[in-house]
Amino acid sequence: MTKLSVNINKIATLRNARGGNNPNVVQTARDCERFGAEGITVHPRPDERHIRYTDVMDLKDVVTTEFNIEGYPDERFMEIIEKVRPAQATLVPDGPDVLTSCAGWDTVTHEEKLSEIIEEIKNMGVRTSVFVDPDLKMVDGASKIGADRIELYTEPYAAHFHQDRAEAVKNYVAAAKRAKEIGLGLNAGHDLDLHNLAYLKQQIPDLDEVSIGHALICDALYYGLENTIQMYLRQIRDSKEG
Ligand SMILES: CC(=O)[C@@H](O)[C@H](O)COP(=O)(O)O
Ligand SMILES: NCC(=O)COP(=O)(O)O
Repeated sequence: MTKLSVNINKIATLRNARGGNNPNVVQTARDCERFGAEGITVHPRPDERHIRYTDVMDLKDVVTTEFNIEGYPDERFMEIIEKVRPAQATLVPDGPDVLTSCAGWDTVTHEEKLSEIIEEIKNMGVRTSVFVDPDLKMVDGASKIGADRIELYTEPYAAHFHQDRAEAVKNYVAAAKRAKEIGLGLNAGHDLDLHNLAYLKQQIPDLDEVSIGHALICDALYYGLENTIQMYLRQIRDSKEG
């Protein structure tokens, strides 16, 4: 079954705009779960422009589904993983000044560093996932460094979906097939939305998790959060070949 993990970064963006506590990030996480989310994702960034490290601590005992913490594995990230012990830590190669995640790891070049980090996180009893482009070498590299899962970086898929969806998904299907062959779990995320999600799921039925934030929170402005989460769940539950 593919789980829907709702990324609540954008709730924190809105809260931070006024400096108070509206909307309340912790309450939103609770509500997302009540509305059907099977996981909560956050991506604290060094400048804390949306999720703050204190939010991550506050969410520790609140999230009852799968808590997924994403980020670049610097000292602060490793400390928060150790304190919170989420279900999953997703390693993302973002520099501190990127607007949003824009590439997967080079798991070959960074083999040694990533192997050490992954071992450390696994010793905390936390599942590890590595954000990668749909490139067979990077998938093989993720297995070699001991990751439990990969998360396929889906921005290029989303960007090309409306031009030629079969072409846009081709490398993802190949990467997913390789991941499953070599025993890696399979996540996907970035710019997934109500247009492109069902097709991705049809082409890659073995997805373990999709994490979705930006589009889902935007859709919630129009459809409401409960209804929107149900709409996304239908995309991954009811998708048929088409
Ligand atoms: C790893 C990934 O694709 C998402 O976490 C994305 O980076 C969201 O981060 P922002 O909300 O900061 O854009
Ligand atoms: N891992 C991807 C994620 O959490 C959400 O990305 P996006 O939907 O905000 O682009």
